[in-house]
Amino acid sequence: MFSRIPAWGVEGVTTCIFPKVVALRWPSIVFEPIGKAETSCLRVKNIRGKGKGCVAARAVPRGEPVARERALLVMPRTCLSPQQLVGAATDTMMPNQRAAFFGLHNCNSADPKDALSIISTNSVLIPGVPGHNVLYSAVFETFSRLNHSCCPNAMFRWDRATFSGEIRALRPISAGEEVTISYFQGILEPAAVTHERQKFLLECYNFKCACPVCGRPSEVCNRSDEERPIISVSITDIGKYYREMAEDWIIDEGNDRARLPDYLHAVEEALDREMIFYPTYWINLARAIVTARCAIGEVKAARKWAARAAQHMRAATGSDGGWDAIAKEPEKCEWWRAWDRPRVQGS
Ligand SMILES: C[S@@+](CC[C@H](N)C(=O)[O-])C[C@H]1O[C@@H](n2cnc3c(N)ncnc32)[C@H](O)[C@@H]1O
Repeated sequence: MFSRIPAWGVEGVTTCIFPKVVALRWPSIVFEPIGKAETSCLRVKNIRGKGKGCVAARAVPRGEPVARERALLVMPRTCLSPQQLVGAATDTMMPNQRAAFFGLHNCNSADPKDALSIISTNSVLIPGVPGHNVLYSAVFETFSRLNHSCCPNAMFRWDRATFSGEIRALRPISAGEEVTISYFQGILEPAAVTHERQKFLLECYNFKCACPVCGRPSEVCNRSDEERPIISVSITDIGKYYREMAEDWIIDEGNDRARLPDYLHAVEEALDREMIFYPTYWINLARAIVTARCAIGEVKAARKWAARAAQHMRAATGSDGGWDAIAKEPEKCEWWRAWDRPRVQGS
């Protein structure tokens, strides 16, 4: 049931709990090195009102890695007899890793040896391991010191190729700035309203959030709570129906050129106002803006937004998703000058 994999030596090892059938396959799996020294710029320090936290040692542009790290422990999110399994797994850890694990914050229990409670306070979700596609939890020495914000400047992603975690910037981060992530990870949506966010954080992490979104005056929070559900629906629709939106806008003679770009700009302002940096939302928006700007032949704006889409894509997935090529030559996009086409054909 336990494996310490692989023997990375200087890069650290991860104690894993997974079924025997998975463990047997693992010696044949090769993981890439993580190059930790190159990229890690997180420094753990005390943060007022939050216990420990992490700050960036240097500036990091949007989409770029802030740090990579091997987990101390990786285990299925649900399993039978977790207490025994975790107890035995922590016994097999190397002494420095065991000390790091038991030194982590515990928001649910006063017992410093309560490993399950340490895991529930400090784990992030990862999407399974090779050969076992169920949700797993991972606990880290440094990443588990990252505090929450409802408008986080960074995001956790699991990198299957290196079997390690990665933190990427969701917006430009300055040197010395606290690096924050969202604890909602698939449980609450990024545009969740104030009472939902606060209830979750209090129940699961035992703190009252005072981040820049939650800490606004109550009348601003009330307005925000009315706006957030609308933003959520708009941005999901834009992601799903941007083609239909663009086609209707082009075909309908009653529309003017600015109609779709203006609507998308209003959604952009709403996301900025609400400080929602969630990359999927921005990828949806950027894709629609590139489509609209290409349709009216605005090369500069199309380039800018394709480059922006590439940054958000990198934050979410680690690669540009083909957006860098579009940023270079938006004229090759299928929508290029589509606005003029029906009129030329019809004349
Ligand atoms: C995963 S740990 C983060 C690191 C922790 N601050 C430490 O000292 O190790 C989660 C705990 O950090 C604290 N925390 C996280 N985000 C916070 C925030 N925005 N404000 C206050 N406390 C926060 C809460 O006590 C929470 O239970």
